[in-house]
Amino acid sequence: MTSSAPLVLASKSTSRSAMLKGAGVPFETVPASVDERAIEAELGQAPPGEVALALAKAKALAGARAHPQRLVLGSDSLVTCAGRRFDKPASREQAASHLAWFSGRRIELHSAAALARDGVILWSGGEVARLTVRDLSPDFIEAYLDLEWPAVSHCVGVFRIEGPGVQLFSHIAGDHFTVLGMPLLPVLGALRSLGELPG
Ligand SMILES: Nc1nc2c(ncn2[C@H]2C[C@H](O)[C@@H](COP(=O)(O)OP(=O)(O)OP(=O)(O)O)O2)c(=O)[nH]1
Repeated sequence: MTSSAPLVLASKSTSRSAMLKGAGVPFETVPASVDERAIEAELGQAPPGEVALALAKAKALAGARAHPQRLVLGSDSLVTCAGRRFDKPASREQAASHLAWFSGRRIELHSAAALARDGVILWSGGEVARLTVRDLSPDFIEAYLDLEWPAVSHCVGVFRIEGPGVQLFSHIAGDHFTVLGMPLLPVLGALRSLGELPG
């Protein structure tokens, strides 16, 4: 028995709304405002998967507070590479420095999600994808950003895998949706188990 009101997606991410739309999940988008940097600071050196999960839960709970009795989905993605953690780039220069750091290394993209209703986390989960970055010359990075800035200012990892971002990699291990920014398959499984989607 599904609830009458559709799922609330507490995210401004066009990638996440596109995933749910493509999957045929009825939802409405109401971005949640949480202080991600403050939560990250509180968590200090916690493992990256735990940080992404905590942020996803915080977004879901914030959305649930604003929408009583509604099922709310929050999600978060972050990148780690060679011991450093990366959020979305704040400038083209920062994007170039992220890419220079990623060059010739493997990045881990942690994507997490959580479902909440009336202050209770009903489900949460996360996945990691591992992407091997080619050696990127400074000229390539500038030409790539000529193409993809500012579009990739919304993307952790400074790439859209469905676009020219795929040129950055020599190998990708992990689920496509995890790379796009949300572990969609476990989210769909949770929605089914909560009776929000037909089994
Ligand atoms: N289109 C696209 N977006 C990507 C890709 N990889 C990562 N992203 C996006 C998904 C998320 O929007 C963003 C990760 O940043 P956050 O988890 O902080 O989410 P964002 O601030 O976008 O929205 P939210 O906090 O949920 O309101 O990166 C990709 O390959 N393609």
